[in-house]
Amino acid sequence: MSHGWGYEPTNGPDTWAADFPLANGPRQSPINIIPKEAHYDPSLKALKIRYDPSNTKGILNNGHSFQVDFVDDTDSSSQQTSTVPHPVILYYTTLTGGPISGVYRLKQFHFHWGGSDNRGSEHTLNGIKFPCELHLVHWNTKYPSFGEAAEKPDGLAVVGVFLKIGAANPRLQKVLDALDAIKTKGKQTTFANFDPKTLLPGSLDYWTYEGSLTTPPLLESVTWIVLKEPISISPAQMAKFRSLLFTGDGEAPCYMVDNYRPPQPLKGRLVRASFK
Ligand SMILES: CCCCCOc1ccc(S(N)(=O)=O)cc1
Ligand SMILES: [Zn+2]
Repeated sequence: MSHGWGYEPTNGPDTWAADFPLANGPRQSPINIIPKEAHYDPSLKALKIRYDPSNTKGILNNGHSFQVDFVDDTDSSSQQTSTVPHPVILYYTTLTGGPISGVYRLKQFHFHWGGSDNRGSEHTLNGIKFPCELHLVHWNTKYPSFGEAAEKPDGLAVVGVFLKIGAANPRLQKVLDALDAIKTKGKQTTFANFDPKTLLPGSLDYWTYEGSLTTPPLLESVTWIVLKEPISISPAQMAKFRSLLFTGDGEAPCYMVDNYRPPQPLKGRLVRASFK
């Protein structure tokens, strides 16, 4: 049985360099963000996030996290279910402004979380871990696809949002209600008309730096945009995330928890702030 990468002692972040040498590269993610050492950059633009909920495709347990996928391709096969041509989607869910130039298209969002409330986020703030972190993954439409963009230094932009324990977050409810249907690795179900913009905090102030995917293949193609303001999640809602399984049907069950990579060396990189 393949011993692929994961988050257990035998296949976790400290073992990834063996199969993915980029793990020790010059621009790895996540990092510890020290606000006092970030440089305010007045030239940074406001983030413009425009989601068209009709693009939501489905929700999947990929064995490492769960992700909500969005339609991000225009090839006819994805829109024509029969000989009758479907209208090509007129617009996508896009990210513009901020530290990026051009138009980046949303592909999926997913989360990372801990086995208890004192850990779970990938980025940390002054060494503090949050219980959970949301990632909205976008790719630069100057490239033909996500896969191509993922190989380019300016190919991807991921918006990171911290989640902190507090009142139940009604905006997470639709996602949480779908988790029963994707308990085990490989399960997916339909998920429609979800506007991930509703998951964002009131302020879009952010820190930004050049980094990488935080899971194999750890490609160094991500412009990270980490929002300063967290959103809330309740202990009961966190427990729902922790009821998912890393393992597939018929395998000895292993709860999906602690699916986060710890902070990596900054190696001289600059972290810029969009706010004073
Ligand atoms: C070329 C195939 C890549 C498949 C994996 O895609 C990823 C992996 C990690 C992230 S994350 N945690 O850094 O947001 C986003 C997307
Ligand atoms: Zn992630």
